[in-house]
Amino acid sequence: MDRQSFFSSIHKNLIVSCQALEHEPLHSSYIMAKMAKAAKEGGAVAIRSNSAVDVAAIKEETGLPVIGLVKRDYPDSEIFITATLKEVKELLEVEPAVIAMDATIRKRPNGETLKDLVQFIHEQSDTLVMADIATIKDAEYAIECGVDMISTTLSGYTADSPKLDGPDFDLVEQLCKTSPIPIIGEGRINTPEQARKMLELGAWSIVVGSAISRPQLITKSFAEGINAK
Ligand SMILES: CC(=O)N[C@H](C=O)[C@@H](O)[C@H](O)[C@H](O)COP(=O)(O)O
Repeated sequence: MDRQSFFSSIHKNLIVSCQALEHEPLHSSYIMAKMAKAAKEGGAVAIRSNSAVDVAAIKEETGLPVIGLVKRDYPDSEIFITATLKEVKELLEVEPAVIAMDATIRKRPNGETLKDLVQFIHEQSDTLVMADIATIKDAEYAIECGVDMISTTLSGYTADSPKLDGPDFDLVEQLCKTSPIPIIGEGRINTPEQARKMLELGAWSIVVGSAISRPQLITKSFAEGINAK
């Protein structure tokens, strides 16, 4: 899928994140592919997913564009979403439409740099780069490094971003006023109303994850909700 088709297909539409890590009950490429199929039936136009095997399974099952990432911990860095060239190469093998990667200003493992990784992806493939950021400063840095779109994935998960219960609407609003590239609203979007507000603030598209694809968290919200005063 070329750049223009991808951006027009996701414009003001819903992307669903279908991820289950090893410690989660639904960890399985088969299950994530079925989850993605369900998301497609419900109206998702693209899927965000973790690991090359899940990306391949979801592409095969749904035919939708997939935003792939690899979560892996490194001892010398806080960065864990597509941190190094190793994860980039794993993903390129399965040809995702987009690779999502941590694009915060934090130090990467092995002294690698965002700019080099973005350049490698663009030189080797037609795959686009989604920059997962937490602050305006991160977004400015990511744009300098040549990324194709910005997502607010990491707001609330880094030392220098606010810890909010809900989505970071202010960050999206500010980014949309100045960014030359599309802004994707992502992180703790838990209701259709919050999703619509993101789009009204100028987000090009939105990613919803846990509220759709993590049933253990959905169940918890009900279990806790019925006992709340
Ligand atoms: C911080 C981090 O690791 N976020 C991950 C990024 O890929 C996913 O676990 C989230 O589910 C995704 O960002 C969607 O967000 P939410 O599940 O809140 O709708």
